[in-house]
Amino acid sequence: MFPQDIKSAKSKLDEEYHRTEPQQIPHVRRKTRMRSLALLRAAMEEAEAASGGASGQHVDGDKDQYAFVGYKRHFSQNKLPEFEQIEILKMQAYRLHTGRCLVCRVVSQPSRKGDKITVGVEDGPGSILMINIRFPALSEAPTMVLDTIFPLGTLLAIREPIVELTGPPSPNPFILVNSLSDIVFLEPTDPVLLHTTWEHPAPSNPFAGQTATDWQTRGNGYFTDGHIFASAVAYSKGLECDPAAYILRLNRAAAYLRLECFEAAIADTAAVLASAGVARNERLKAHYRAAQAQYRLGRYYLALDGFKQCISIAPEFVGVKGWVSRCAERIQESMGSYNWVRMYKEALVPGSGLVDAADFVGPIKVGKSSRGGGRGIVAMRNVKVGDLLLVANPLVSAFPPEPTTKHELGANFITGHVDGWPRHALISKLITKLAGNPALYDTVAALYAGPTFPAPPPEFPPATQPDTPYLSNPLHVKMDMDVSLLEHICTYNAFYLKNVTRTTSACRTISRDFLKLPAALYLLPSLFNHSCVPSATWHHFGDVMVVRAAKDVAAGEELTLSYIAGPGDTIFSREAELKVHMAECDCPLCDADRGDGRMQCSTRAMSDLIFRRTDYRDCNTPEEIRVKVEPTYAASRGTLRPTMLRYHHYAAELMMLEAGFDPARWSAAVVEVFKALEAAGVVVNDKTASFRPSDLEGQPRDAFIIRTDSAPTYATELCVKLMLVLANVFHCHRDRRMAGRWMDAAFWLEGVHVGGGREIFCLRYAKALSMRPLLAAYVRRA
Ligand SMILES: C[S@@+](CC[C@H](N)C(=O)[O-])C[C@H]1O[C@@H](n2cnc3c(N)ncnc32)[C@H](O)[C@@H]1O
Repeated sequence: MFPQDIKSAKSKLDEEYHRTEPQQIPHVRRKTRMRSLALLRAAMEEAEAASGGASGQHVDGDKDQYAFVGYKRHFSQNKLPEFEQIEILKMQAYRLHTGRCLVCRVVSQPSRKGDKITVGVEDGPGSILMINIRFPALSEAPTMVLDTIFPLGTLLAIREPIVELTGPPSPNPFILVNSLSDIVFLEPTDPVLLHTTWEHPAPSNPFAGQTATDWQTRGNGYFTDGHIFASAVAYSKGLECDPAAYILRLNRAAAYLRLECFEAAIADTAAVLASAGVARNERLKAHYRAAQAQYRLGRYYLALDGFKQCISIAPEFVGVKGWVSRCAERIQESMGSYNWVRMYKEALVPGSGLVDAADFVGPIKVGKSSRGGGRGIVAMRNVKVGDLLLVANPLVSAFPPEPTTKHELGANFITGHVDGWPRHALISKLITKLAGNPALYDTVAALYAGPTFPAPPPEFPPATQPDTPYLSNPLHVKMDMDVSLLEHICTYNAFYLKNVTRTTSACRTISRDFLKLPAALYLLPSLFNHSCVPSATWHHFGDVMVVRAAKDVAAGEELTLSYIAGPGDTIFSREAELKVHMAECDCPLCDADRGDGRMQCSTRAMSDLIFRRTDYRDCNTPEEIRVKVEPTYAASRGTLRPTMLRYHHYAAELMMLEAGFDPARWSAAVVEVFKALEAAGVVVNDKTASFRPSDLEGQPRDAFIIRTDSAPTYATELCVKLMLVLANVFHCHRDRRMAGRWMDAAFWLEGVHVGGGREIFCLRYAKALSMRPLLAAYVRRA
């Protein structure tokens, strides 16, 4: 899908929603509607059978599937008893039925396409309509699960519905329920139903007459098969039959733990512990589940108490000991002391991406800013370059799926671009997370959502309500959920993940495949404003984000991060990525580029493109590139000249290839590397390029060879590797003093960005260091 396709899809939607004349919904016979609903169901059953399992995907041909992101849709904020009921035939297409609700019941077996569940419903007079419900928690649910959640006869109320029409030739009406809070699952005794009379007899509900024990068995089956949401629904239905059945509550706590509804899990375990006659084993399980939930909420002292309680009940329970030491580690971490090597190794586990680490907030706080949203992050005290500022677990994260699996992409109306699967998946994950953790909603809703939403409150996080709700039944969403707001929040705040276990260094290919980059949404990190030459820098261990200062910052000064995920060599590439955030970036780098002029920048961008697209040996000579690119930078601007970094790096590589045993040619190559480093923003204090055999042992430590009150933030991994190259070249010329100094510089720069000391350095640059085993000696010294 191209940007122009996204634009035209948006204008089509605008046209439909904003047409002024009322549009009658076409009348279709009950039988015909039932037939088309049955066909949808049959298609899903067929796909399920073809995939050989209960969890078969409902695949629609080979085309990529797109969902529209960022179209402002209504969500209801009024209370159900205040609504007037409306019948299907009295509704009009593309009209918001304010203050009305459709009371209906399910008359067809549900089907699913991605996360959209389709059910047929009838109203009192017997008219039938299709309802499409966006239900991310069921995005992989098989028919069996859908039948449990939407059995025939399920009573529903749709708050303030809008009827849409499918495309020609035969436009069929349907209601799209975008926000889960717009659909209310009704009990037969609900007062809303008092005035509803049904023209047709109720379809027979396959679960009528089920007991709490039946639901427990069903729930356990779903749990074992990995249908955790359905198991929580089954346990809840069992509890409706017998509210005193505490085993159901205990099992539901296990399901809530897996669904990451931690407050709900704690509430269920508390209710179990308050019940009479709970056996020892069940009490143990309740404490264990509650402690795990507290742990996942980052309340490590409470978790520790809970695990100790487990030990006092059952000293023989060995599994719990590991949790006690994990709590102790997390408590240590929440004071800023981390075992980075452990985290690095956990991040290496293929496919998991999960790293266990506590959150840590260093010397930073939310302050006022003139940027969009009005807030930013400021230093609370003087901060030194490399200081640890923040470690944050995500609210939600998404890693690229297996290449063979097909997934929905997002046609994003806000950016005008396609969101890759991980970025798009964040929205669904966020909806599910908030439905399960209603107390989080107001905090997330206080993130910046772009200029079309009201400005967020100045304080973050906002003060919590004294009676913050928690989930009791997974089908009863506790707050009015503005899905459009959440889509905007994800678009404006999600980060691409910078995986610490990978380094990017080739000067010709510092680029990334945006569609496949993993993504995550965080709370406090979302408050950082952008600069292309930021004062803070970040990395990810799995999805745990670690932010460090990239320069010395005075108390009260704003700290910024760079939002750029790509190389961002010229104002053009940066503008393309930043367009959604700001009309014009006012950082010194963009100012300098603007000062040079658009023509000069486009010459740079073109040379860069040709350089990166051409095969190494056929490439223009370094001299040709230099002649074109160098004059595009005004002599008066600073040394940071990203495109020149590529040129000097390329030139240095060629010179080294041809240097042979000639020290003069090696010296010339070293000068070229210095220039590359300077072009990346490194200030080199000592540009000695000649070689003097020297020893490291017994030498006093030299002054730092680069400036260390501020670290470059452009192509830093390449800079570290260039410093390693210098160390290697000096080492090979037996100038161990200079080799050691460049090794120190590489180690310092890496420490500023990633931290973690010598071990992480050796792990990240293992390949570069293994080719130069002697250099390991310098690392040890550092
Ligand atoms: C992730 S939010 C940053 C926090 C935000 N200022 C707040 O109050 O929540 C990103 C938004 O901040 C604003 N912003 C960040 N950096 C900016 C900059 N350098 N120039 C202009 N606006 C900026 C833009 O509106 C952007 O979409």
